[in-house]
Amino acid sequence: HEELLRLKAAAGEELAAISRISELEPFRVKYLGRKGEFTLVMRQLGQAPPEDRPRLGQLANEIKQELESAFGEREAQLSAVGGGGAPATFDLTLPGRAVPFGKLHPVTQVMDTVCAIFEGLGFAVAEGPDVEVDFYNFEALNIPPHHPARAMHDTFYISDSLLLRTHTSPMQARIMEKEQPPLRMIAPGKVYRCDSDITHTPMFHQVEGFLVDRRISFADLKGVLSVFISKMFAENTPIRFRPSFFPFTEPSAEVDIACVICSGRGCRVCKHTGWLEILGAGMIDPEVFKKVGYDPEEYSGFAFGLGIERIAMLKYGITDIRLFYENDLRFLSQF
Ligand SMILES: CNC(=O)COc1cccc(Nc2cc(Cl)ccn2)c1
Repeated sequence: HEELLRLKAAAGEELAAISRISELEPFRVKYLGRKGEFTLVMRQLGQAPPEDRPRLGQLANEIKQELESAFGEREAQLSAVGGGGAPATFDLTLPGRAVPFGKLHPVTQVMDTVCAIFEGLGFAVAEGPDVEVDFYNFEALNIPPHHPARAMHDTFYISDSLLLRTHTSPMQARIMEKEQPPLRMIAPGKVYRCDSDITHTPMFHQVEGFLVDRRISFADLKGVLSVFISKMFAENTPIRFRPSFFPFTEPSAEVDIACVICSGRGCRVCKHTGWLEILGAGMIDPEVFKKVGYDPEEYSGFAFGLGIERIAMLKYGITDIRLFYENDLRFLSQF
């Protein structure tokens, strides 16, 4: 008698726990099938005392019929809601689960912003090959043959004369070779250096620009770059032009902005100088003009270059450049 009641309870519990159509059949086989639990119990009835057999047999049949009808109900319920296993009380009015939108990579967002600002100032965008010949990457930019920048510790060489470009300037030399001034161009793109640490990755992004016309002066350089900075960072961010050197510009300058974190008071990010270097620029060296066939007496111009990851790191307070390239959605989904 106890055996039958235990079987009824166990079967009842298991049936109630069934939530998918696929679980019905195994249950039926286990309890109601030819070799099921009920069949086993019915066989054992033969060992019960004869006077008990009719009562026990009747009880067993009652329980089996109850279970079969409960099983039939469950089957009807599950197939009614498409067998997806959702409970009969499935609530169709619940809102759906929003599929998150994809986002542009933070580097792409900053690159697009920088390009949009210069396009707004009349600059055209020129794209060029990542694999360059050393002439355009170095000679055309007045970088002499034994200049340290050419060394293997900085440059990825593919062959003696083929390399991965270390800046996007080659594109600008290619443009000047083909076109006549006036020119206002920016060259965005990937650049490559043999560097790898918390602030350097072997591949990173730069935007370089140049403006060539008659009677261009350092004042034009300062005017265009200060407008860029006021649009890229806060409107009235303090800016300063510091004397510097590049082989392809004379005079050269590095442009700093007051630290975006401490507004110039001095902190870890700006190494307690209060200033952050944003870009480098200068008046295009006459030697560069000569190599592209421009007359330095007739034309003058300025050029500049900036690192996209560097600007993104300053803008968003990112301390490790490698975060941009680990594809961790916990990082990328914040932009
Ligand atoms: C991340 N880049 C920096 O800090 C500095 O980049 C600079 C600075 C000054 C000029 C240029 N580009 C340039 C291009 C031509 Cl075709 C001629 C002359 N100059 C890039």
